[in-house]
Amino acid sequence: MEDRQEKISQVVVTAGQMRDIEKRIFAAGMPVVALMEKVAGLIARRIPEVLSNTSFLRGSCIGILVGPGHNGGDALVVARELYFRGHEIWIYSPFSKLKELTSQHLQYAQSLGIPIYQTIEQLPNSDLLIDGLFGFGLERNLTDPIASAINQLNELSVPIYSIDLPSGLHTDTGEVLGTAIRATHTFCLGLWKLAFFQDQALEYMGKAELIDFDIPLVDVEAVLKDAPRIKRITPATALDTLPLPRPPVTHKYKEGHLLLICGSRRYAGGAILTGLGARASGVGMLSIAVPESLKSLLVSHLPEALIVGCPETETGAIAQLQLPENTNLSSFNAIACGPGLTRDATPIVQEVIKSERPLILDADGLNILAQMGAIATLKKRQAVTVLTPHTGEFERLFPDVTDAKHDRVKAVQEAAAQSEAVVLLKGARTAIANPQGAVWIIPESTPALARGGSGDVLTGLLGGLLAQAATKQISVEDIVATAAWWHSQAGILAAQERTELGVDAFTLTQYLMKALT
Ligand SMILES: NC(=O)C1=CN([C@@H]2O[C@H](COP(=O)(O)OP(=O)(O)OC[C@H]3O[C@@H](n4cnc5c(N)ncnc54)[C@H](O)[C@@H]3O)[C@@H](O)[C@H]2O)[C@@H](O)CC1
Ligand SMILES: Nc1ncnc2c1ncn2[C@@H]1O[C@H](COP(=O)(O)OP(=O)(O)O)[C@@H](O)[C@H]1O
Ligand SMILES: [K+]
Repeated sequence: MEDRQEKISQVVVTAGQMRDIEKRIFAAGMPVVALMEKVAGLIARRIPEVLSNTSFLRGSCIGILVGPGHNGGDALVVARELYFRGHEIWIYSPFSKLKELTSQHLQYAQSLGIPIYQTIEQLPNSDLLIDGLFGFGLERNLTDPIASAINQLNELSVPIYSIDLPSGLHTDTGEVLGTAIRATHTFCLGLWKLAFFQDQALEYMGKAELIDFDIPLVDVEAVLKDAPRIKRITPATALDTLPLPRPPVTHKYKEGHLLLICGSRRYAGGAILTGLGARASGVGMLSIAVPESLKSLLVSHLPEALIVGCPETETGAIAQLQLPENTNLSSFNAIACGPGLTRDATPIVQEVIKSERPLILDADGLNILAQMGAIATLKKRQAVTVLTPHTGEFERLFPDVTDAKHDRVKAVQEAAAQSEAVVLLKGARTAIANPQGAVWIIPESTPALARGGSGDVLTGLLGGLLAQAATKQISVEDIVATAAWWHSQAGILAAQERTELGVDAFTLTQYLMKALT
């Protein structure tokens, strides 16, 4: 049973897929009315539990917002249940035409004497609103009068709990279709929908939780079988991917050798942070190529690393990679290149792109790649490339793919397909795609990470894990997703202990280990 729950919690679906899954359940004989009763029953039982964390009193007044479809039907069943538990209830039902089941539930609520209002001006005060206006059936932009009603409801300082997703959001892109409910809490029904992981939707979601209503896994599998998977990373999947436990008999080169290429006179700190991120990965051997003038600084921060001082340009960038004797780029299990390089290190980036080793490009590595023409350049690579852009870098790299502000998941899928690289698009909800269209999503993080240097830590951590994955049977995509998950978890833990203001990039490196133990 736990296995089923874990599998369900990893699934992310589009509205179309959810509809197909429901269709199979109904076709198999589950009555629609019974499913609605079950789903709404679960929500009605969950509401008091969520409320018990607040100063909500029994008998308080709850307003129910009812739309024309089955989202409205769910809300009406919730209304009925809460009414019988002694809450004062009123219903806002502004649509004249309702789906049949929804209409029947409305009729019964009316027969119980629950007041029903058609216009926003009539609504009494309430302590809580339940939003059942639209679920995944919303297909067009909202217009007046419902759009302005939603705007007015958002202005009341009353908590709003949304059923399935905040009404007005596009289920797949998370776009606001005209306007949308700003929920304090959202009960996502059955399976996680894509909108929950699109940055633009987050401020509307509030706290999100999944209401599992026992969708059979076979129906999920049947619908998703040929589609590229969108996988939500859970602690179980991430921990399972880490190179733990180590084999008792091993040596440092079997545990991965990472080459970091980073830093310049101007950006020395980035090199240190990248090195500290790599240290936390547990990588067997760490070499760091920096401009000669940074060598002693790096040695003092990372005594265990082999610091390779390189000849530098007049501006203090690496001019030439000068690896130790008997060493070349093929000596490493992975290379991570970019933080703090400046654009003056262009020849270095050109050189590492030619190597046949797994390569991570970040920061200036990405800016230089963009100048070279990302897609054409990457197509020539033999080994795997991992790109770790934030939205700005992403737009420079891939000017012709879907706008990342419109649909981050689609954008990252297109970028990976066109460049044949694994692309990690950073943000509040980091998304990773491979060239085959599969996507990995990091479901939680913290805005505490929105600080200079946190990305450098990720590059080092990811580099160290990728070098280890290369020596073991761990897939590149899984290790990239695991690195991003770990980075977010460290941020979350640090923010819990130190507030969201307390997570500078150096502190973040100190929390990486703590996040696992
Ligand atoms: N059938 C069931 O028992 C179940 C119901 N669920 C609920 O059903 C929802 C999906 O139900 P529906 O497919 O009926 O869809 P919704 O209730 O999400 O809304 C669709 C209705 O809104 C109308 N509509 C769409 N865009 C509009 C716009 N811009 N302005 C005005 N009207 C618009 C449509 O014509 C349709 O009547 C889910 O989100 C969930 O809440 C499921 O999650 C669980 C099972
Ligand atoms: N609002 C946010 N919520 C969660 N994580 C965030 C947020 N903003 C940024 N991050 C994370 O912080 C890191 C910032 O990386 P980046 O933009 O490359 O910064 P830098 O180059 O300064 O190190 C990324 O891992 C990103 O996902
Ligand atoms: K809703």
